[in-house]
Parts: sequence; C-alpha cells; structure tokens
Amino acid sequence: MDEDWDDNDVVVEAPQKVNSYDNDDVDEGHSLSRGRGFPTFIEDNDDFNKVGSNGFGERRGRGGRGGRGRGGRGGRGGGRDRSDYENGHDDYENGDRDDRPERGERGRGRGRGRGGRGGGSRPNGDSEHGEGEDEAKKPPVTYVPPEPTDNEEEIFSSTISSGINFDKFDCIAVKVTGENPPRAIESFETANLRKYVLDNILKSGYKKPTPIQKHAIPIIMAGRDLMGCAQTGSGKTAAFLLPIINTLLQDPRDLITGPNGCAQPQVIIVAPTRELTLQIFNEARKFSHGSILKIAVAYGGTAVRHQGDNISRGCHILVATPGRLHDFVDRNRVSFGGVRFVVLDEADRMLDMGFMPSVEKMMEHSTMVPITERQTLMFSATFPEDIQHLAGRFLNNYLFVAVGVVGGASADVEQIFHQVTKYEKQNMLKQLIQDNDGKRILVFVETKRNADFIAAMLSEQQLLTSSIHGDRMQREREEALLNFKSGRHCILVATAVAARGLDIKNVDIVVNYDLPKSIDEYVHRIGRTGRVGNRGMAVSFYDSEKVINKVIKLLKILSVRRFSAASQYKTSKYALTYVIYALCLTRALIRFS
Ligand SMILES: Nc1ncnc2c1ncn2[C@@H]1O[C@H](COP(=O)(O)OP(=O)(O)OP(=O)(O)O)[C@@H](O)[C@H]1O
Repeated sequence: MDEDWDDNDVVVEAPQKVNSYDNDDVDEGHSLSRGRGFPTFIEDNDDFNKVGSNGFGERRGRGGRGGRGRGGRGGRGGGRDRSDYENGHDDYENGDRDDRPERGERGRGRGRGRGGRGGGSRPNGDSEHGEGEDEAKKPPVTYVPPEPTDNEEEIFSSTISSGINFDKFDCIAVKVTGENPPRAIESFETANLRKYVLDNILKSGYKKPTPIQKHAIPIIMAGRDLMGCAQTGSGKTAAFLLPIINTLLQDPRDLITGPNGCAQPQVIIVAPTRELTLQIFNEARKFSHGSILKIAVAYGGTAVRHQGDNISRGCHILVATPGRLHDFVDRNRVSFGGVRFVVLDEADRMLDMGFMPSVEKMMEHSTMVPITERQTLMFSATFPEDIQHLAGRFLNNYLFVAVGVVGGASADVEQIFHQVTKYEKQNMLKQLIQDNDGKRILVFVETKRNADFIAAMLSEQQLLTSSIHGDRMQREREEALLNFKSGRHCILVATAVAARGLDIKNVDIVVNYDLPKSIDEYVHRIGRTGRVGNRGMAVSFYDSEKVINKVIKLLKILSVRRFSAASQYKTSKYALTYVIYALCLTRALIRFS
C-alpha cells in the first residue's frame, strides 16, 4: 500500500433513520457536502472570453440565437444552472445544454419563441420527434448511429485499466445512512452474483469491487432504494448495472410489448447527455453480454423511427435522455407500467431546475408503478444538500452511501492553476499542448462559440483537434468523441456537455480554459482524468481581473475540500500541493482585491 494513503478501514456508520429531513442524522451524513453552504458561481454572468467572430463563430451564432428564442422566457429549462434561466438572453453566455434540437431547428426556434410555447412539456428541449406536430416545420433528423458491436472483444474493450492507486480506494471512509443497511461485499465472487454476470465482470478485467460497488451491490440486490455518492471514475455505473442485471436474470419477468408496439421496459435509466446515455447503454450491453436481456437506447439528435422500432420489439433495460424518453412516452411507444428499477445517473443534474420537470413527469406519470413497488436509484459524484432533499420525495426508505467527501474532487487529479489574462490564454494553451506533445488533452470552454474558435485555432496550428458541444449535429458529436477516444485526435475541445460521466481512456490532462460556473462542474470536468486509480492532471486558467469573485469562492471551496480530502492520506504530499495552489490564488487575490 502506498504510503500516501491512510490505511483506515472502511467505516460503516450505524444505521440511522433518514425518513425525515428534519432528522439531524441526515445532515450529519453529508457533513462535508455542498449543502454546508459552500457557495456556487451561479449568479455570475461574465461575458469573459468572448472571441471575435470568424466563419465558424458566425455560423454557430445563428444557431445560438435560436437557442435564445427558446430559452429566453425560461419556460423550457434545460440549462445547467440557474444562470441559464435568469440570464437567458444569450445562448453563448449561458454555456451549453444538451438533449435538444440541432442547428437548423434552433434557427427556426428564434422567431417563434419555442420556450414559451412549449410550456414545459419537453423541458430539456429535445424535440427531435421525427413525427408529430412540429414535423412539418422542421427538417427530420435522419442520423442513424452505427449499430452497436456484437464483437466480444470490442464490447469488453471499453474499460479503463485500473491504475496504481486503485487499491487506495479501499482507504476512503464510507458512510452509510439509513435503516438496516446490508453488509458490504468483499469480492465479486462472494456477492451471490449469477454466473453470467460474474463472467462478464471478469471479462471486463475487474478484479475486485470499488467501495461504491461493495456497498451498492448488496443494497440494490436487497431490494432497497439508494442514493450513492462517490468520486468521479470510481465505478458507479457498474455499481448499479451489475445488481440490476443480476436481479433481472435471477427473477425474470416476461418482456411486455403492448398493443401498437408500446414497450414496457423493466429498467429505465436516465442521464443528462446523449453521449453519456450511449455510454451507459454500451456498459449495460457489456454486463449482460450473452444473456437473454434486451437493452435499448433513446437519445436526441438521432432518427426517432430507428430507435422506436428497436424499443417496440421489447426491452428489459431502456437507457434514455429525458427529452427523447418523453417523446416515446407521449406517443405511447413506451409505458412505465412494467418498471422495476428507475435510475437517475448524474442525479444532482437530473434533479436541478433544468431536468426536474422531466423527472417529475416520469415519476408521476399515470403509468409509472408506485414508489413502493419499484426501486429508485440515484448516483453522482456531487450531490448538493438541497438537491438531496428534493430527491427524497422519489425515494422509499432509502439508504445513502457516501464514499469520501460528497462532491469532493478525485484525489488522483493534480490540480494546477495559472493566472492569465484573456489575451494570454491562447498562447498559454498552445504552449501547454506543445509541452505535452502526444498527450491526450481535453479542453473545456464555457461557450459553444469558443469551443469552435479554439478548435479552429488549434487545427490551424496543425494540431489534430475535435470539438463537441450542443450546437454540433449528433453525428459530428459522436465522431468527435470517437476520434478523441481512438487517439486519432489528441485534443478535444468541449463545453459542459462533456463534463459529466464520460469515461475516456488515457485522458492525460484536462484544461479549464474557462473556469466553470459551479464548483460541481469543476469536479466533474477534472474527473475526466485520473479515473479508476490512474493519475491525472487538471490545469485551470483564471483571469483575476475578470473572475476575481469566482476565484475567491473557488479558493474557499478548494481549500476546505482539499484539506478534508487530504486528511485521508498519510503523508501531506497532496495537501502540500493544494496549499501551494491555494497560496498562489491567495497571492492573486491580495494583488487584485
Ligand atoms: N471494480 C472495478 N475494477 C476495475 N475497473 C473498474 C471497476 N469498476 C469500474 N471500473 C472501470 O472504471 C471506469 C470508471 O467507471 P465509471 O464510468 O462507472 O465511473 P463513475 O464513478 O460513474 O464516474 P463519473 O462520476 O465520472 O461518472 C470504467 O472504465 C469502468 O469500466
């Protein structure tokens, strides 16, 4: 065991009742979580990093205005944070969103203010119906994604190999709150998993469960509801997929397709972005490989009919973005009458203002089975306390599992901050890329326009670069991700659309070219590197003249969080690094305050 880490045993707290939110125990369980009053950056509406328009920028600009038309009245939601609602006057200043129409559709949206009209029926703006009322007014989306592979080697190749710090996961304190939690498992072999599942775990190269898996697997297999929090890249997806798939195989129920091809999936998994939805779909296929289980996927930006036909043939597990899911539900292609499990991945995002109406619509749908007759599972690396409270109404006598500090950044990511003026940023980025030649670098920017601009700028420097954001067509988004994943392009410039959940091998460096608007997004962004015990690096640029307030808040949060997290390790190596960063920031603050 590396000496940097504490060898404290996993701590499982005595069960405590969490039925009432007045119960102090609930708060205690999340004592270092965001709900403690850590500020966020949502009130800021900086227009820093606006870039001069070029051919790229102007083209995206038209799409952006369409977005403004939709979001301006705040009726549709879909924003990442409150600023999207309060300051919805310009799509570019409001970061990125997902699960929504593509370029041509947004252009139309501008004139007629789709947001107001939509009245919340599709809160996240996914209106790729392919049929129905809007169809006459917009070009149909015809993109049919490539068929998922049946090649076993490819299916199991998605796993990131665990890194040198994998065993140190066991040293992180785990807190379990709620009534009668089952005992954590020690190994996959002793978890009473069926042979199919166990074989697929082994084929995936998993040798032992991560802490969230040790706790979540028996909890879900015991039929309990769960809210699970664990750091980025610590195996939360398998933590819910494995026990769900095991239950479906252990206690099979007939696959139901109703009249007119209305499917009744037994598991509904929703996630906030299309690419994450696709990733979870592939993970579900992986863990159920060779079994009779049918897995289907539904996400925006793709031809509706193709997905609809697949779903109509019946599926045990449906992985979907909320907008497209509701399209199918509204058209009676999907009903919730056979649901045994509902999973919200990136649950805090799914329960924020943007997605909450969709989640409510699903949970309260007339066909949805009652809360006591289904299992509801929520997972995320971040879970602000106010959102935890909101989540409670969808959960039944649930257990809360927190691995480490709720909302804490992965300890395997070295965090570096550079103070730069906006005029220096481009050169700084080019220099960083030059200095790290051949490394895979994920660059986050705040706006879609900037994503295009930076990608174009880097491409002009002969650096192979892709970009991914909400104004790109789905085909382009998937190609960009594939190019980055395969290593064909070493650099991916992305907006928030790629901040959460994406599990990409060998991301060496995450660059925050623009600081994110919230600390939670920062945690998710930097979590694209340093996964499953591998080390990673995050470099953040900040312009103290423009973002001084953000830096103050970030400093407070980082220092509190870091010192808390660092207390889990034996030596102060990491803590020291953070202190240095904190001091750098403090110096900057003193200079500019
Ligand atoms: N027990 C395990 N042993 C080895 N590798 C694992 C294990 N569990 C999961 N992994 C791998 O770890 C990687 C990260 O897993 P996953 O994407 O589920 O993380 P996560 O906790 O959901 O992260 P995020 O919060 O960023 O969504 C994946 O490549 C997955 O295959």
